[in-house]
Amino acid sequence: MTETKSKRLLILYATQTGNAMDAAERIGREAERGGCPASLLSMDEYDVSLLPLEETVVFVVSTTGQGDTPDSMKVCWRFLLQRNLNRHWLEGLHYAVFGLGDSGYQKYNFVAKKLDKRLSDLGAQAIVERGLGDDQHPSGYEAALDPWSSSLWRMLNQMNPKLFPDGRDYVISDKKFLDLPKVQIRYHAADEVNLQYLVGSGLSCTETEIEKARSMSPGRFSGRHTRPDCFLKLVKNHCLTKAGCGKDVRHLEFNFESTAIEYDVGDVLEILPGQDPEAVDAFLERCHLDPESFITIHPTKQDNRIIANGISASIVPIKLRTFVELAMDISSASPRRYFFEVMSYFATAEHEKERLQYFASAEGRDDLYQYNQKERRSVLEVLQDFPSVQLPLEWLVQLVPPLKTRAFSISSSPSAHPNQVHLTVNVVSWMTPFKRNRAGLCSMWLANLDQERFTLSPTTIAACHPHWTWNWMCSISWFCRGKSHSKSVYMDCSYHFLLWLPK
Ligand SMILES: Cc1cc2nc3c(=O)[nH]c(=O)nc-3n(C[C@H](O)[C@H](O)[C@H](O)COP(=O)(O)O)c2cc1C
Repeated sequence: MTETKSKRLLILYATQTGNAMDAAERIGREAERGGCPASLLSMDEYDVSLLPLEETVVFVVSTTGQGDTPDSMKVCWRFLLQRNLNRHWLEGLHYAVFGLGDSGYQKYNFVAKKLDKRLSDLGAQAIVERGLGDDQHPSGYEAALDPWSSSLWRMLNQMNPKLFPDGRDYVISDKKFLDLPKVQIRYHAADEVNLQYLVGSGLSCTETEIEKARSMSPGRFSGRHTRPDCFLKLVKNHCLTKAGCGKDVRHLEFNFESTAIEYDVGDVLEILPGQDPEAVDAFLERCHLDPESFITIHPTKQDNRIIANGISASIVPIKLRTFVELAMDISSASPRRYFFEVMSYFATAEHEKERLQYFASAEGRDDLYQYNQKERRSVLEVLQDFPSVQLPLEWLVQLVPPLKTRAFSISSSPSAHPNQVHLTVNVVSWMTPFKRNRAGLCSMWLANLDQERFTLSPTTIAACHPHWTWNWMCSISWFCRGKSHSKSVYMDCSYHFLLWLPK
């Protein structure tokens, strides 16, 4: 078996909200910068029965629920737990595990711990002691990732100096080189774009736009289901709390706008929030992007060692503004550390470059965490703080966090309210350490929806089609058939999308 082993570094990650993917990508970049052949895959993209053929595997896994594996790890984990795998099955495999968790939870980093143990029980040999990232640390999981990744590279280099780079810190700012972006953008002339697309209307067109934007995005979307199945319209938005009580809880009722879907008690509704059109305009202006241009997004062919995750081969152009609205979270999520690293390369003002390089360095990590994550600074705010930086669209598409859906428990019964679904939503708002008011993107957006304006019948919607644009706020959502397995909710693939049309 040894002679057929793969001479590469395989990096497998399992994430629920994106952190583990970010950490895994960092290890992938470090490999790439050091000239080490590496493959980066989500666990559900890898056939785990092939593990004995690998020589070196790094696992980056988070813990979710109450000590549960992320959805993308479930199949792989079930396989690894099989009784017929004996303690020699992974002999010859070198592995390392980095876990992401939160020590505020009882089952702290449970998944990384049990994976580490199981791999060792199956005969694999640990390269370094497992690393455990903790959300409770003042600078988040990166505090543990920095030293862990240095010792990983040191040990790998000792094992095989020809294959693995040494433990140097491969940061762009030190190296004066920039990685190649994982995606390339093609611009399309309006007359090249299908006429049907330009005059398309109604829900099916909306559906197509959502699917296009979300399948073209390099960011991972939950379950990788991108096409909505069903649409809904808000009919009631009622505040359940007294003014001035310090809480804002809403009762929201939606009608099914297209095919009604079935749901059960325990199901959740996932909603894709609309973004503030003014923020979208500000972002497009700040980045000097033409909102009316048509684009397609493609993986770069530079190198297939590090795979551009999740990008579909879609070749149907999409309006740039639509893509930003539906796939790029510019106004709520904080950018990752790598965003600052890449920005430092493009900064033309010396003081901005210095500050960005500091943020991207190991010494600046804690300050970056305070400035960025703790303050929940959005991409737009960060870009506004560094006006000399002009990031090319390729980098923006790759680095701006994807616009994610938010899950809400359904508070209605389908037998009492056929054709409807209700939510009870706590509107999230808080003050940052620097006394900036922040609000949850989706709950605030839902709270601000006004049912008085939503009286369109489907025919009026159809009649609107020449003016159909993403000025209509929209939400896509789907139900995950929630099956209670002990304390966790297992989500299977029966998704139903819904759209709300405000005017
Ligand atoms: C709903 C939820 C449940 C979580 N449960 C646990 C847990 O049981 N144990 C733990 O150590 N961390 C837990 N965490 C913390 C996450 O593991 C941590 O935020 C991690 O960085 C997420 O990584 P990911 O984005 O790759 O999923 C939980 C986080 C959330 C949002």
